[in-house]
Amino acid sequence: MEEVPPMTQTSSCPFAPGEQAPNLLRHGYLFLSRLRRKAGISPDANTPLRSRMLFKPVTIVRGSAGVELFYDNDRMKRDGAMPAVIRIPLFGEGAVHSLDGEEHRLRKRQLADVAYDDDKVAEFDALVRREVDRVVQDWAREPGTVYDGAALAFGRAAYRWAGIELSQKEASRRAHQMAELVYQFGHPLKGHALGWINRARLNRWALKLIRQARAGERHVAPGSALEAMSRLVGPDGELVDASIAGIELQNLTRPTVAVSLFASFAGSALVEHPEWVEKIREGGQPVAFAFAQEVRRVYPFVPMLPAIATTDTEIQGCPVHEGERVIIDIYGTNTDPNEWENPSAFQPERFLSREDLGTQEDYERLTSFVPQGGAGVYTGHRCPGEKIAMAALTAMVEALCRPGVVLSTDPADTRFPWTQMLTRSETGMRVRVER
Ligand code: HEM
Repeated sequence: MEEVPPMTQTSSCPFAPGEQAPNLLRHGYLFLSRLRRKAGISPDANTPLRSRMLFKPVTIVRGSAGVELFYDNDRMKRDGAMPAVIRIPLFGEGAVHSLDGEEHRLRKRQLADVAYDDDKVAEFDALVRREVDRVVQDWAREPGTVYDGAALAFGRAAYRWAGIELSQKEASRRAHQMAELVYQFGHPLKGHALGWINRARLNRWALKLIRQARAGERHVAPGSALEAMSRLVGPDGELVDASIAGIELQNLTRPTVAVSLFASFAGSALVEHPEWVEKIREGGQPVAFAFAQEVRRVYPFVPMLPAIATTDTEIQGCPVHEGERVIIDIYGTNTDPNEWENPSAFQPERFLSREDLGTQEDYERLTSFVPQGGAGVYTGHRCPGEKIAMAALTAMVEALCRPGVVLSTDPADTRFPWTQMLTRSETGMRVRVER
């Protein structure tokens, strides 16, 4: 039996007793702030917190110092950190998310060379804008929801961008499956069952695409994600197993569909801060871009991420023992009162007034802005899809501000449960277009 270091309160480190997994399920996005309060930590302090999760000691960190520890490859690893019941349906078995060391660096470079490349992102931008236009035309014929429309538009653009040629009907079906996999996943039982079913279906589909690409039985656009993933190699220089290549192909497309959750939040933000509609019409893309960044900062999506300590270490006087989990509080870092003025207020102007912020890469240098992870894309686990996510979200924000687009102001469209992970409004934000 594994030896577990004693978990008692030390003078330097607040401690919350008891197994916390049930509380996480019960309180969702409110879990970490409640736990901190219970342990007597002031809301303004970034003090780390020790507790127990999944029957093991855990240290919960946040803020710049927390990000620094969490992304230190010499002290943290990912293998074994994320429970399999979440990891496998969400990312796929053998995915880049749980690799470490050289194997991770090599895999990540091959993924980021496609997703993080500015020319490739510009291609995606053109495709997603066309698909968003189509969805707006659909809403003129029949009212819909921002969530569903965005999932379709982003999914269709993602497949075309990745070099996966599909009929409109098939692209819509796959986008729906991917959206369901991500959103339903946080809903215990039914959502999880659906997640596993969709995961199995999508794995079979992606495996077939990779096999066809490798066998030359399918047209594969040069430079596309499909081409890059069909040629994905491991540390031995050999092609990786086709099923792993298929999983990574999904990891370059599925999360784009997930941006639809942020899109529905953007709809809520426009209803609650209607003065931004005019500002975005006047200022265009740069203003919509800042607005979209603020959506990523204050609306809840990824709540936290886990790693495992590979050595005994400490953070701000809190001991962290080798083999223990460390959790970075993503939402708490994005709204850290030490780094953000009026941290919970939705104020896109906070970004517009800064001269050091223009491109997505500028934003990725902000150590307390980690909606898609922190540190470096090539050196660590930071999401390589922020440029793509921002292209999709910005295009949708601009579209929602067009004359004639009417967002519902009903509370069922703007409110969402903070105790549910992942969350969005019950309706997904209803929208219609008046000509
Ligand atoms: C709503 C939009 C998105 C959110 C909230 C999101 C969030 C995240 C987060 C939190 C991580 C983990 C970071 C870490 O472990 O430190 C991650 C990793 C990843 N994301 Fe995203 N992401 C989004 C969109 C995208 C897009 C559009 C792509 C691809 C085009 C993408 C591809 C990936 C990949 C491949 C990884 C694994 C990176 C690694 O482990 O090295 N994501 N994402």
